[in-house]
Order: sequence, then C-alpha cells, then structure tokens
Amino acid sequence: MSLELESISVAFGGFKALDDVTISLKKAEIVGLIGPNGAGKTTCVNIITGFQDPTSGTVMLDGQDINAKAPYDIRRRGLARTFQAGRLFSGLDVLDNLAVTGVGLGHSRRASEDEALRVLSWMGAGHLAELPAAGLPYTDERRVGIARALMFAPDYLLLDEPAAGMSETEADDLAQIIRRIADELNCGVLLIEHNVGLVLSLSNHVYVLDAGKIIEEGDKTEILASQAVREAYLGAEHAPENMEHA
Ligand SMILES: Nc1ncnc2c1ncn2[C@@H]1O[C@H](COP(=O)(O)OP(=O)(O)OP(=O)(O)O)[C@@H](O)[C@H]1O
Repeated sequence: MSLELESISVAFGGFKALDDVTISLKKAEIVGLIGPNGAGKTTCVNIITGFQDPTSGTVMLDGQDINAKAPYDIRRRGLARTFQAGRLFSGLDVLDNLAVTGVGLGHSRRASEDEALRVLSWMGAGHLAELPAAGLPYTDERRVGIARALMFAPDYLLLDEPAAGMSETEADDLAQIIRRIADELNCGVLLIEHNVGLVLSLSNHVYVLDAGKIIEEGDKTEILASQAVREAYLGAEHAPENMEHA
C-alpha cells in the first residue's frame, strides 16, 4: 500500500518543471519534499492531486493508476490534501466546513457532523466547532484545514506548506499533530515545506527537488551531509533556512 510517483515529467512548452521525478510514500510514514523556490514542489502537488496531468510518468495510489482522475475521485480513493491558503467556506461555522467534506464524500449529514466533532476533538480543537470560519486566527484556520482533510480517515495526506507564517512554538505544535497523524491514524504524510528544519526533524525520508529534478534523497543525516543540497539552496557556504534547527 503506497503512493508512488513514477518517473513524472511535466513540460510547460519547452520548459521542464519536473524531470523524471520518482517519489514513494507508504502508510504511517512521513516523507518530506523540500527545494528552493521554483524547484517544482507545487507542480508535484498539482500532479498528485489531479489538478494537472503529467507530460509523462504515472501516479499510482495503492496499485491503481490515478493519472487523469478528477480531484474529488482521488480524495474518495483515500488521498487528502491541505491548501496553502485555508480555503475555508467563510459563511459557515467550523463544524459545517468539515461536515461539507463528509457529505461530498458520500456520507450523511448526521454522520458527517459526528465525524467532524470527532476529528476536531482528536486535534484538540473541539472548542472551535461553533465558531464562524471567517475571522479565525491564522493558526486555527490552518488547524481546521488539516482537520477537514482528515475527515473519514484518509490513507495519505499531502500537507502543502502547513507551517507557512507560523512562529516556532506554533510550528512545534503542528509538528506534534503531524507525528500523531502518522502514528495514531496510520496515515502516510507527504510534507512539503520551506521550513527545512521541521521537515528534517519529522520525516522518515526526504526528497530534495531543484530545478525540476530530485537532486538528493535520504534520511535527515544524509540530507544534512549533502553538498548538493547546500548548493541548491543558497550557495555552498550556507545551509537552507531553519536547517540548523533540525
Ligand atoms: N503553468 C505554468 N506555466 C509555465 N511555467 C510554470 C507553470 N507552473 C509552474 N511553472 C514553472 O515551473 C517551475 C516550478 O514551479 P513550482 O511552482 O512547482 O515551484 P515551487 O517549488 O512550488 O516553488 P515555490 O517554493 O516558490 O512555491 C517554476 O519555474 C515555475 O515558474
């Protein structure tokens, strides 16, 4: 059981945004994807979630080819995602924001509300249930975005820049939630983040993208030791942002 990107290439005209990218994620595992600006991380997200078709290569979800499947179909097959911006329905309260996802997945309204309460309380966010989504503090909005993705137990979760704009303490809280998602929910997490320290401290395995290619992969020790990674970021003498906190 795994999510596999197999030799994915994406060309925009003559420009290769992704070039032969292979990534593997198993259930209950945390896999990091890092890379400097323009490396191709968002293009990877769009390929995995069905928002864009690869020029060549395949995305396999538990042995099924999900190339060209619609985003809602991929979600129903067990792959959930969060968005960089919260994208909550501002006219609804938090509970209904989650319940809408449950109904979209084919569950009854009652079952969806029960699941929404269960997920929110699992995240320690039960107190947010009746608050309007509009005007939530930024980090609560982020937490609700993750809770919504966790409705009805996805097998894989793609987190797109979940720590963007967070303080160190908030990022620490987020790290605990990500760890629990993998350990307690048996869910595979693909973590795409600029906060390299957070990614290295959480991930079983990390892929480093630069200019559309995987230039390095391995565990924290291997990534920290990689000259190619340092050069890809800021020049050979510098470490990536937050790497020193890993
Ligand atoms: N629709 C498109 N048409 C042409 N070029 C594109 C398109 N989408 C992305 N690109 C280019 O592909 C490359 C990879 O972009 P992508 O957004 O995937 O990088 P990224 O790693 O997510 O960057 P960032 O960290 O800045 O968000 C960039 O050079 C970008 O300009």
